[in-house]
Amino acid sequence: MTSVIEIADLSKKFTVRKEKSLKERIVNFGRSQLHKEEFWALQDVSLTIEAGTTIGLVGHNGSGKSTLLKMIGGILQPDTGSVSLRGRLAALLELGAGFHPDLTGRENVYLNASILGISRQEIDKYFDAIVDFSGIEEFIDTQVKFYSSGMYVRLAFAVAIHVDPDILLVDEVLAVGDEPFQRKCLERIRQFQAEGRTIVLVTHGLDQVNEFCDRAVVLDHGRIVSDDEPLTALQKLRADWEEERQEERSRLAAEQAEDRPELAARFEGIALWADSGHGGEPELGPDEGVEVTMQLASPVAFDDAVISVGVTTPMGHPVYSTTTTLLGTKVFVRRGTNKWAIHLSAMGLNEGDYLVTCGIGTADGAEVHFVPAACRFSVRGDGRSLGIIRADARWREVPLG
Ligand SMILES: Nc1ncnc2c1ncn2[C@@H]1O[C@H](COP(=O)(O)OP(=O)(O)OP(=O)(O)O)[C@@H](O)[C@H]1O
Repeated sequence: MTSVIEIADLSKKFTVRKEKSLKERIVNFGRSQLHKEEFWALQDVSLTIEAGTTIGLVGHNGSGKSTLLKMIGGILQPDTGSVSLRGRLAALLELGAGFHPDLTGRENVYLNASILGISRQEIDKYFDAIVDFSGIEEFIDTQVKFYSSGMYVRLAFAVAIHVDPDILLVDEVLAVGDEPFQRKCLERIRQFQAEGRTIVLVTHGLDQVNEFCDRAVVLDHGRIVSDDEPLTALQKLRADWEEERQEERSRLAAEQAEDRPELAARFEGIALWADSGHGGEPELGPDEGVEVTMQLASPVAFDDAVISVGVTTPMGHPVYSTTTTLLGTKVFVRRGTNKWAIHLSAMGLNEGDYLVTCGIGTADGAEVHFVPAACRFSVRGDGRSLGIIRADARWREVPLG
């Protein structure tokens, strides 16, 4: 495969001005109250993107996704490293980038296209289609500074897809459009993929990445921490986020330890056994159930515990859940080690991989410990259907009359 984007050892440094501390102000008496601080928004990023692939850039707020996209788009220059591109590029970056606020929509379409190296005659040919796709004909002769953010994105997207780009860069902006427009854009992105164009997408919509991308690149503090097929990369990202959430919970529990020592209880072992007797990550037959065993260590005894058990897809979408409250069971937690088991009979799941979640909380709603991917199992299928649940489908022709 030929690569269309080659990023080598790319780094970008920003200088931010910060308020000085009181001590610094006294020492620097009379001078500015601000001091400059440099920080690296991107560090040593290397990435090769092949022609015809769709890449999702994901990660925390501030992890460097937009900075990387802007550097691919040539809007920001690197401090070290390089970006090289093959082919015509169209970019939909953050709101405000790309259009001149004092010009009308019409003037901006021509300006934008000419920046991309497209002749006036060519744009004349596409102009009606651009306006038509954007759906903002009424406002095409209004200055874009009076546009709503959705109108702005509609026009920008319409231009980007009509200039025949080989590479399309899309920042989170699509989320600003209303649902019908988002759907229209996603359809167009699908068409672009079918035509073998390359797309780099920055988004917080992890489902979108899983659905549309061939590859997901996870950034953290300006560095690539994962670059894999979407499901694997996103599972790792979710697991990292969950770990951070648990650390935060443990910190809070430690703070509240004196008043609520039960919040420090932790699951120490959760295991899954198929009815066939297989443990680990078993493959279940269509009519097979599972038993989940869980061990909990608690520093104190408490009697108002609620335990939840759920099944999710690998992307975390719930397909089943129950709690001891729903089951009409009271859970008493002993000081020290506790062990329980729950049996789930055949769940009617279709072929695929599934995760088991386990959680414990108190009756007043406080979360004690939640494990999002406590165990895994897969279900064997017969290849006769898609989706999460299984149905016994029979086809017949209905006689007329
Ligand atoms: N022009 C700039 N001057 C100073 N700092 C900047 C500038 N642009 C971005 N940054 C900083 O660089 C870091 C990375 O920003 P970036 O916008 O690339 O993150 P992001 O991953 O796209 O975040 P989000 O998900 O919130 O959009 C942030 O800490 C941000 O504050």
